[in-house]
Amino acid sequence: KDDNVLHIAGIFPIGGKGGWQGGQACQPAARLALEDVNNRTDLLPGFILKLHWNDSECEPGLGASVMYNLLYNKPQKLMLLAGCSTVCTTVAEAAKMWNLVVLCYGASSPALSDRNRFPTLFRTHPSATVHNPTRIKLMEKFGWSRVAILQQAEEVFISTVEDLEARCKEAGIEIVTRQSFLSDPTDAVRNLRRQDARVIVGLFYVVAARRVLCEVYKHKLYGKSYVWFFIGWYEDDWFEQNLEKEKINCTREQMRIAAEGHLTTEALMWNQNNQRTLSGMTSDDFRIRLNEALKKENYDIDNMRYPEGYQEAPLAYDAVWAVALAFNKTMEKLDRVGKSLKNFTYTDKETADDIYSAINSTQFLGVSGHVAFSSQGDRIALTQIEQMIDGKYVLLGYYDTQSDNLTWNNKEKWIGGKVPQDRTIVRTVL
Ligand SMILES: CC1(C)CO[C@@H](CC(=O)O)CN1
Repeated sequence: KDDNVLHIAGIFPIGGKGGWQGGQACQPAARLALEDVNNRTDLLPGFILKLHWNDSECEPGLGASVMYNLLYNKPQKLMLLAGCSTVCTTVAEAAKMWNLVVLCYGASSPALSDRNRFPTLFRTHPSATVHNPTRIKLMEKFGWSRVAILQQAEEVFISTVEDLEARCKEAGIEIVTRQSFLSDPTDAVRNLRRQDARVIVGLFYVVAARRVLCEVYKHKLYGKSYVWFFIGWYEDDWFEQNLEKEKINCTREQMRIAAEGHLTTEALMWNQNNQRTLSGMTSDDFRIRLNEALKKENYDIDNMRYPEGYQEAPLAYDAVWAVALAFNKTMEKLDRVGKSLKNFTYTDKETADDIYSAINSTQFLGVSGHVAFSSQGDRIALTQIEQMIDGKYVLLGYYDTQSDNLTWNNKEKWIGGKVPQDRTIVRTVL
């Protein structure tokens, strides 16, 4: 019987080549969450949540046609889950025409923080700008007020740098140069040396990062007088991978030398303490259940053969919980006026507003940490800071932007035995 089912639509990037195929782990994670919320008698009593989904291959065009088919085929859907920045941009821009809330579990583009373009968008995946307050905090901690920026010319990094520049200005940190490149960083890296850049924030995808690192080695922009900020969500041994395949003309040893000492920032996606979350699981419990689910999909987890999106899986799991909690709140409200979500149609703006305000005020401890949304629908998240020490990433601490609280382990190690300077110190002996 269908009259006790609440239907939601999901778009997951699974196949294809370009972008991020994170649906491979995020769809199984969403399925686990559906199982869990439907087993809760205190959530949506008398109803079950059902997910109808398809693969976008992280292609906005395919994502749009998948959305169209999900919305125009019965049964009526109540909201949309989506991944990939490009697909979320397309889907969230259109969803307002159907009065649908869109919850993105895998979209980092800062452009999505825009209530004018995306009035019904929420994200459990933080914007890439979440790194910036952490970068500023570290610059202030180590006394760096003269920095450089090296970025790949991709939309996500362009808008992240704009946010970083604004925050540097606010903090009185001078940006001596901002170099960007499409795919070959040679000239950009050379220009960094010309400008005597010492503290450099690098924003690029991992393939470009390897090319940058080899150029850094060749131009000697590494060692005790330099500090690099890299993105923290590359694989742990990213600087040693695919060197032949990508024609990187540096040896592993040279890459290790150039990489030694760099700092990384990344959004925290797995809750760190061993607290029980709303689901009753700790994030370690969730990891065990996710691994079991992925083994059933023939991923060789025991040999560390993880699907793409494993890191973001808690974001998809928590997105379904956020929907269930918001629907639960909405159902109670509608019940008081004799209405139900079952009667929702794409022209029912009133109920859509109820769902919107319910999700807007939803907060809970999820497996990805505290889940809460800003007024732009952005995920509020902690960031994690690491440093490459002797070829391995060492956890240096966490930063909570909301409370401006830096938890620091005092594990940092500088090649010259002291904090590198942000400029050449000219000492005049009088
Ligand atoms: C941290 C990362 C890899 C950033 O890109 C996200 C995908 C996207 O923004 O399209 C997924 N998570």
